[in-house]
Amino acid sequence: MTVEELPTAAVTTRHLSVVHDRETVDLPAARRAIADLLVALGKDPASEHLADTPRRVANAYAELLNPREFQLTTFPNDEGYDELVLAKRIPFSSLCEHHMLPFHGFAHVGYLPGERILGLSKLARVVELFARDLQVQERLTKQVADWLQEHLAPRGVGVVIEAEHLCMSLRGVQATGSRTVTSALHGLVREDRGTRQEFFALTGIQA
Ligand SMILES: Nc1nc2c(ncn2[C@@H]2O[C@H](COP(=O)(O)OP(=O)(O)OP(=O)(O)O)[C@@H](O)[C@H]2O)c(=O)[nH]1
Ligand SMILES: [Zn+2]
Repeated sequence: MTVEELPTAAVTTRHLSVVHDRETVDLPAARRAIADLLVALGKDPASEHLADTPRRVANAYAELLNPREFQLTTFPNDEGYDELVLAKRIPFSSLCEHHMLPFHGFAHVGYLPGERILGLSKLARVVELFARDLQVQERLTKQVADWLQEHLAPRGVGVVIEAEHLCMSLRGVQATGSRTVTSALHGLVREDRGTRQEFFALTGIQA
């Protein structure tokens, strides 16, 4: 029997294309705006050091605001695995939408499988999908949890994000070292007391 003749039931992966409809960055307009900003800040955009800065900054923002697309690869949960799966300390960085300064830290993303399990790297890719945007931490946390609930239909989802906001540490209140912790839970991770406690225990967060 050739590969082509295999019954389709033997194909155990499912690929869903994750298409992102975010608007693309207008690079020439961004370059002009950065040059104007430099002038407004009293800097000389014609100086040798700053001459190429508008291009670099525009490219940097375009990169920071454009997540990579990926395939959501899931597999059948043939063994009936029914305990939590948790990807801990996924590093991420995002831009706070109030100051356009970075906030960065770690995401802990877990789920309680239903009929399908997810390729592990996809838990980190989902974080990146929503982190590469102008964000607030609460929305980022909820978007990751909602997305997994919608696309994977697990029995539960838990997302915890711990982050340092540079707008809070470098400037303003200058609360250096402070971390903001947010969480979003669905299904049994939210409703079942034992599962919820186990999830937070696995993340290392006291709840
Ligand atoms: N809820 C939430 N607030 C955020 C986030 N990132 C930044 N902020 C806050 O957004 C708020 C904006 O408040 P404003 O008073 O308009 O800005 P500001 O004058 O620069 O405030 P200070 O930072 O207190 O100097 C600040 O309190 C920031 O700490 C986030 O992810 N979530
Ligand atoms: Zn901010």
